[in-house]
Amino acid sequence: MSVQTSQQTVNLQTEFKQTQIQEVLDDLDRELIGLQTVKTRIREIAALLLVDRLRQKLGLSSSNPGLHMSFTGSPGTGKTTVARKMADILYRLGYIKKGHLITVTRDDLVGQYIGHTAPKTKQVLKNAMGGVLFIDEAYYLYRPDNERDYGAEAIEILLQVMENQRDDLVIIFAGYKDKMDRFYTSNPGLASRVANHVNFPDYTPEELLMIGKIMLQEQQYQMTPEAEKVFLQYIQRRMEQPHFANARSVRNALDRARLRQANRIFATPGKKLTKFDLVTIQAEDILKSRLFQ
Ligand SMILES: Nc1ncnc2c1ncn2[C@@H]1O[C@H](COP(=O)(O)OP(=O)(O)OP(=O)(O)O)[C@@H](O)[C@H]1O
Repeated sequence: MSVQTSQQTVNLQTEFKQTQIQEVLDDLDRELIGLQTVKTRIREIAALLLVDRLRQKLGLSSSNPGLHMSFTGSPGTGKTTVARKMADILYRLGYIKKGHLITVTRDDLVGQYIGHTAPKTKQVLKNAMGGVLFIDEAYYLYRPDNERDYGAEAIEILLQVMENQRDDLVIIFAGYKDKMDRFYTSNPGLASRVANHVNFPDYTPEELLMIGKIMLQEQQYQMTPEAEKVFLQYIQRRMEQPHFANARSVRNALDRARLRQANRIFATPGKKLTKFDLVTIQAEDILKSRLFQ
């Protein structure tokens, strides 16, 4: 069938609506602060996959777009959250049958003794079938300093599954950008099967404050304007500390602030409490953090 002579048409808009991809993309836009470049990349990947589906419907050759992906960025930059949305998109487009996400690290795939790795990796792959397997800090699978490392065995098995287009499984490799780049350089076979690269930038302190405010809103809490100012300072100080994990550190800090708020309320038993008292985080709840001592 030649494209020019074909009378058959597909309506892109109708098809797009039917897959309800827009819903997922809108959720992504609404729920996640910042991440403009990530959102654009996800939209582009979704468009490519949709067009491929339409080509197949019209009997055109499918370019068999590679589905496996790489999500790079620091901890807590939203990689897992976006991966979950990606799983949903792949499911709605019919690339995977179940659409669930399984998150693993090296320890879930690699055994400590000879003969343990293959069954472990295969079990994980079995659980992930029909969905997305998210391998966090994927570079730890490869330990060039250790010749007898079983990680290589896990990589071999993953490669076999990735090569087999019929397998109903998409793998996302995730981790710090520089370490992932080195991992791909050392594993060219694997790198050539990862078609889509998405980089997650670190958040600015202002974005992290916004993320924090949304997290509190979801839990029916709020900060006073003074508390917001202090929390921004907290974020700036926390960013300089070891093990800073972007939005995850914000979530943890707010958990502790809520704890201090509860203690503060508890410490004044005689006082009549209003709704405002119960939902409000005051500056002092944040200033009690060790970062201000
Ligand atoms: N842009 C954002 N807006 C709102 N919440 C966010 C945003 N990014 C991350 N979060 C929240 O921060 C937390 C950590 O995000 P997530 O687990 O997706 O990060 P990650 O990059 O996968 O981190 P890790 O690889 O360390 O697990 C989640 O609770 C998520 O909802």
